[in-house]
Amino acid sequence: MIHSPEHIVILGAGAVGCFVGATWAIAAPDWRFTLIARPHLAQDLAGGMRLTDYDGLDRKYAPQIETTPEALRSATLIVLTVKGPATQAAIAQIEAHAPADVPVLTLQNGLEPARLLKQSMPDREVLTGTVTFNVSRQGKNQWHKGSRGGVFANEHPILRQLAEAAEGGPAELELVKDMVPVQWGKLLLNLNNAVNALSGLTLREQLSQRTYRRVLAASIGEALDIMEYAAILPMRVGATTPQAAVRLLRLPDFLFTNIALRIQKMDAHARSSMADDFAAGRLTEIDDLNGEIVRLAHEKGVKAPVNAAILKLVKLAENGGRRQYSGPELVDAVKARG
Ligand SMILES: NC(=O)C1=CN([C@@H]2O[C@H](COP(=O)(O)OP(=O)(O)OC[C@H]3O[C@@H](n4cnc5c(N)ncnc54)[C@H](OP(=O)(O)O)[C@@H]3O)[C@@H](O)[C@H]2O)C=CC1
Ligand SMILES: CC(C)(CO)C(=O)C(=O)O
Repeated sequence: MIHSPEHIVILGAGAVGCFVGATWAIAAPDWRFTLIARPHLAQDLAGGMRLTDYDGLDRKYAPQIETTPEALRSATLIVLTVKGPATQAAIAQIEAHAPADVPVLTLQNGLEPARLLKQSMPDREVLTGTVTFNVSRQGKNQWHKGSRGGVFANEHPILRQLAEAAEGGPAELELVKDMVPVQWGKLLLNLNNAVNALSGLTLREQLSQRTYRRVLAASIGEALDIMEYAAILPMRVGATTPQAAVRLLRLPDFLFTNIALRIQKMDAHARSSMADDFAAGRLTEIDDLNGEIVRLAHEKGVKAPVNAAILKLVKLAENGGRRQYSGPELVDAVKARG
């Protein structure tokens, strides 16, 4: 049940901003939702957007779109959905335009964007959230939820109302007191972003090949060992615990594809958000994902050779180096740099 009239401003209309923002707007029709988008995207959305998912969702929605940060002035909650490297610029816009008592909810991957927001805006309430499903843009104005999952976020009165309104929908919101274990759990899922990007394949094609899964299992296994050493307890955010995921990833192809990929409802077209960055020639979020594990290892005086090697390969790819590896080639490249 929606009580107070709120104005939710989504800063960064892309895959997550458009899908989550529009689904929440449909669930809370008495509230105002504004998407702040790049001008080219605003043009593409002039005729409205289409939201679809693996379960037959097919909805049209006409969003309110702005291309300047002015809308932040009347926001009662800002939802930040830009990629990691765009965070600093978004903070400058928030500080310049939004009243100091307006909270910001970040739905960005990794732990670093939330840290940066808190450090840069110490007097503003910063809420943390994460989206556990994949969203891809299909065509000019269609956003597609391509895997099972929902949204986790910190407890907050506005989000409590939104959670009730969004219940049962495609971007269901689960509120938790402490987001830190959820963020670490989500980070483990995101260790596949780099493997997927370096494969040049869809998530389904990449995860169907055991050699890529061997690299991923090694990356998650190493991260789990380092987290344990650092007394960090990641929360389960996917279909299984991270420890069980490592065992599942090592299964033969026919077992893995028939069990894990089916449970996850992995769409045939879905790619990781890092693969989207490769495709667009943008910097990736690698420093906030595998880089977080390498930093943690360094802080604790231990090594993270697998994640350090993956980090190097993605950095090379960002700088014009090789971007596509077959499974066996990726295994060798990681071993050679580990
Ligand atoms: N895609 C997915 O499936 C998932 C993504 N995530 C995470 O969610 C976050 C967002 O990812 P995603 O939606 O894929 O990213 P996208 O690149 O699709 O969307 C971000 C959009 O915000 C725009 N943007 C950046 N800065 C501004 C600004 N100051 N004002 C207006 N627009 C701006 C970008 O434009 P430009 O490119 O020109 O900078 C881009 O269009 C990331 O942290 C990602 O890791 C989490 C779960 C799933
Ligand atoms: C949902 C998931 C793990 C995979 O799509 C993701 O967060 C991403 O692509 O960034």
